[in-house]
Amino acid sequence: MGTLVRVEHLTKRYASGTLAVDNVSFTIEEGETFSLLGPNGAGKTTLLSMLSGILAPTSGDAFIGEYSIRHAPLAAKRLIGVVPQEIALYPTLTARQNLAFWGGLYDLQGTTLRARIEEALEIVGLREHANERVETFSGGMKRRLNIAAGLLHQPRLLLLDEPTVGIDPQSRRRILDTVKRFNEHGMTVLYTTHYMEEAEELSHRIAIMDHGHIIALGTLDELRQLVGEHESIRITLRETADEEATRRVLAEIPSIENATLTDHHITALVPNAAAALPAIATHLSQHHIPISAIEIERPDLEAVFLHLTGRSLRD
Ligand SMILES: Nc1ncnc2c1ncn2[C@@H]1O[C@H](COP(=O)(O)OP(=O)(O)OP(=O)(O)O)[C@@H](O)[C@H]1O
Repeated sequence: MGTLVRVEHLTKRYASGTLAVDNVSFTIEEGETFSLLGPNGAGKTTLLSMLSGILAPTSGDAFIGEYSIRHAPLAAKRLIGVVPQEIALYPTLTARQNLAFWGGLYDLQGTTLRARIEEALEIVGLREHANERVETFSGGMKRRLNIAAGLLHQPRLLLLDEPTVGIDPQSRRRILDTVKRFNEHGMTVLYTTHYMEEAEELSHRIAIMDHGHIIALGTLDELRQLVGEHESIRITLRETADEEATRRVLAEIPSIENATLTDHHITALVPNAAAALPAIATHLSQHHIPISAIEIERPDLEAVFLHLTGRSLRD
């Protein structure tokens, strides 16, 4: 065991002038599942694209094993499997034929290729659909096949870019379980997501990204500690609640230091939840804002992001 990925001052400025990744440094240990968590536009895809050799960095460097992505890009790439956001499959070919095509690109042939295809299909749970054409697959099945393609050459590092966006809950569950199992096979995973629940469930460590920067990095417990002595109150509003009016009312409640409202859920950070709760409930009810549930929670990553930025991950 040792360090597999070293990212050093990696920076990308697009020709448009956008500084998408700004002087980012971190390491990933062999066998670790490391998540990059951040809202849309934080720079996650840009960072992954540099690591996988699709985009050239503006400055800085990264090392996969001993290989620099700038100076030994081919050697670095051989250690990486990439599962991009965009599905890259031939719809008229079967699952097995698609994998044979991808395996060919990695110079796999014959019995080795056949064995790797079966193994990859097994890992993502698609063996019984191996001979079906991809055009008949659901979005989730296509995504799983894409993951299988990234596994064929047995990479040491798997890069997964928001692999559960826009797919059904069953496939999502399956993908999360698959990623968890990768560790048992000694695979190192870099996983990007804007879903805090996924980062919490999968990761050994999490880097929170915002506006091209890593604003916090650590285990879930270490990140929770950043919220300090604050407690997190989660209030679920009824569907009929007016969100604009709720925002105005929240801003008037003195005990709330920070609050976000998304999809009828309020997350509020307060110094003492038990003391603050009655006043918050009274205030909302006086302004006719209907509540369906209130819970006091341990700070989650949403609360950490709120504490650090004053915004919601999903804003
Ligand atoms: N090809 C490009 N040219 C110019 N700007 C770009 C390009 N690709 C991305 N950007 C900008 O760079 C920033 C980071 O985008 P990026 O896609 O890396 O973020 P992200 O965290 O992956 O978000 P998403 O979840 O939406 O993919 C955004 O401001 C985006 O608009």
